[in-house]
Amino acid sequence: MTSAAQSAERAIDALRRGYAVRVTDGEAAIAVLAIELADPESLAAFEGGGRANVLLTDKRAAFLGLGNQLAAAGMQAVLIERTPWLDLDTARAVADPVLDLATPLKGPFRSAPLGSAERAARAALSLAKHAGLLPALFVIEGGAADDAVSAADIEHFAETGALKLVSRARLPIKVHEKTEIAAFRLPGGPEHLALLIGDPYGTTPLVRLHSSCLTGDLLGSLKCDCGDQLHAALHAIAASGGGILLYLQQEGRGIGLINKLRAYALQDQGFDTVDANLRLGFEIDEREFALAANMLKALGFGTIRLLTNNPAKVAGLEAEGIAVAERLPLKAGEGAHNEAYLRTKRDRTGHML
Ligand SMILES: Nc1nc2c(ncn2[C@@H]2O[C@H](COP(=O)(O)OP(=O)(O)OP(=O)(O)O)[C@@H](O)[C@H]2O)c(=O)[nH]1
Ligand SMILES: [Zn+2]
Repeated sequence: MTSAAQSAERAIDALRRGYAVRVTDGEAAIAVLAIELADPESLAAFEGGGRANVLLTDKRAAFLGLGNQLAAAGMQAVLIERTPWLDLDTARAVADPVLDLATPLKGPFRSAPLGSAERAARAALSLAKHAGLLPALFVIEGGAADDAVSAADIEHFAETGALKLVSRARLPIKVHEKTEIAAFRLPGGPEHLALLIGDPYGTTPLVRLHSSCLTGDLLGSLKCDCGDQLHAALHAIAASGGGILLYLQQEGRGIGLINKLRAYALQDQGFDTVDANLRLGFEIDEREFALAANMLKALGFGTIRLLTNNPAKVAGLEAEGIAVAERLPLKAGEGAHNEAYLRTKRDRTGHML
């Protein structure tokens, strides 16, 4: 593991434990503390008698009435000036939209320029996302913390070039006894898997990129189509003679399990899957398909046939040098509970359903 990956990993771990982290970019530096984990003691220690501001993504800030200011500046990281009424409870409500109905947000909120700390701020928000936390931080410009990491190390952490195939073994499965499983590791990241079913090297292989969905894959959730798509894909690949299923640890379109469950709580309040992600401060889809492309290349595949309804997967693979000779639709598991979810995919994220 490189030292860059190590320092990013330590910073992710510190943030997830509720400790402050210093993010540097040349001369610029900020100290940050995850709002959702802060308590009165840790915030007081962090502030040291001063007053920390609040750092949010542009997506979350747009819900605080800062849309116009943001659009003008084209910023991805937004600094909100703390005023005396913006106490810890209010900051938590600013961070967590699930509390929006219980704690109607006051305002007006005022954003302040980040200046030379803009890149460090963007990197800090990405650190929170890697930690599976809400991208909402207390921030002190120029502040100190025990753990420090550079913005560049955080940016490199997300790159998938360092992907390594670490293990490959026979794994007979129900749809095809001749199946192999391969495991990949990224420094500090989760393990990603590939199932090589039948004879994938014989023809242009049929491929499925499956993003993990604990609720759908394992628990039989009816809110989405993931579990049924997973099994339909395995059957289709086996029936085709040979192909690959990539099982990508990208829970919740890359926002992580807890944040996906927060998105579900927002969906219970009436927001659709797209608005729920945005209200939480995330992009509509946080996944990185370069990861899948690198896994396919490591296994020796350059041209594939892809099972998907999602044009972004085709574009994402092709941008990384994998030729998609054919796209085949994958419909499975439509029902009363996921009707609105599938309609949203068709109407708002361009799915060909
Ligand atoms: N954030 C969020 N993630 C969800 C929701 N429902 C399902 N997911 C996640 O969405 C991902 C499912 O993605 P895929 O099966 O690859 O589906 P897709 O991108 O729509 O594309 P195709 O199925 O290939 O057409 C999994 O990571 C699920 O955990 C939701 O409401 N919110
Ligand atoms: Zn699902």
